[in-house]
Amino acid sequence: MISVSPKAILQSQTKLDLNNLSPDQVALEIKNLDLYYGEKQALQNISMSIPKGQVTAFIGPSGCGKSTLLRCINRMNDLVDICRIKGEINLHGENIYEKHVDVAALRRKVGMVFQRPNPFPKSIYENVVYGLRITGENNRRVLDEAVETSLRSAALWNEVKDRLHESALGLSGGQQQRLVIARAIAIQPEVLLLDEPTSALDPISTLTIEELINDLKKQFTVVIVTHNMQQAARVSDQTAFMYMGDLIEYNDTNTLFTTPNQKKTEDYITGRYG
Ligand SMILES: Nc1ncnc2c1ncn2[C@@H]1O[C@H](COP(=O)(O)OP(=O)(O)OP(=O)(O)O)[C@@H](O)[C@H]1O
Repeated sequence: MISVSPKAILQSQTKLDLNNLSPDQVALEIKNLDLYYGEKQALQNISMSIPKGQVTAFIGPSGCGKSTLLRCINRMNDLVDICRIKGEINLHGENIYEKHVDVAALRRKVGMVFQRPNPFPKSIYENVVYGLRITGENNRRVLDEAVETSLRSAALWNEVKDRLHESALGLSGGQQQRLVIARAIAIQPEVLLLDEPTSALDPISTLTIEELINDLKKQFTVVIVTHNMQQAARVSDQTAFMYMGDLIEYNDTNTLFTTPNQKKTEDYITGRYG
């Protein structure tokens, strides 16, 4: 099994019966989801419930479909012409793939942070309020408050409070990634999607972001794709192991890493492939 000491598994991890969540415990319900890029099927019949206010990790070898599945949750795959999707993803019981759904509104509810920090070439302040300004908010007091609250939630306030009007591009990579998280949470999404958020960062910045993820779940439902199994074990409450477009096993993180049900999961977490 993966060598993660129980101490490394954060105290706040909770164990839910993922097959029997009550409706008010569910943030997202993925049902029989198939995805094709042209002729190639990249996701096969994925069904899973993602609990509210928890961290759910997607792991698996390169090309297994983790990022594809993550991108389905805020319809980022709509931007890929050859992509076709069947099945449902329900957010509060409403299928986000229904024709009438306003995708811009969906993306305000389901924010996303990518692998490489991508602050805009603007001040720290303007980066944080970007989404609010788009929705027409220009009241200085509201914006100031959002900047402070979001930067505090992203564990960046103390480092930048004296230089809010300086360029975001002057921040370190780890600070930029926390700024991007602050920008994503300033518009108060319900779900935060993190696509390998630490893969471009040094170990100290990685640790800071991992601690931050543990705090963020007090306010948001977090779904994270990571290549790093130790990271999944440290930050997530439940983990989904994917292999070649299939969801092989989905369980509370501790169980998945210590007593997996499936041989493929065991082979992966013991480093036999991937
Ligand atoms: N835009 C695209 N067009 C065509 N095929 C794609 C596209 N994006 C992903 N794929 C294919 O879909 C499959 C799943 O890719 P995806 O990026 O979701 O995997 P992943 O598990 O996130 O991989 P990695 O860990 O390497 O990022 C792969 O075979 C990939 O080549």
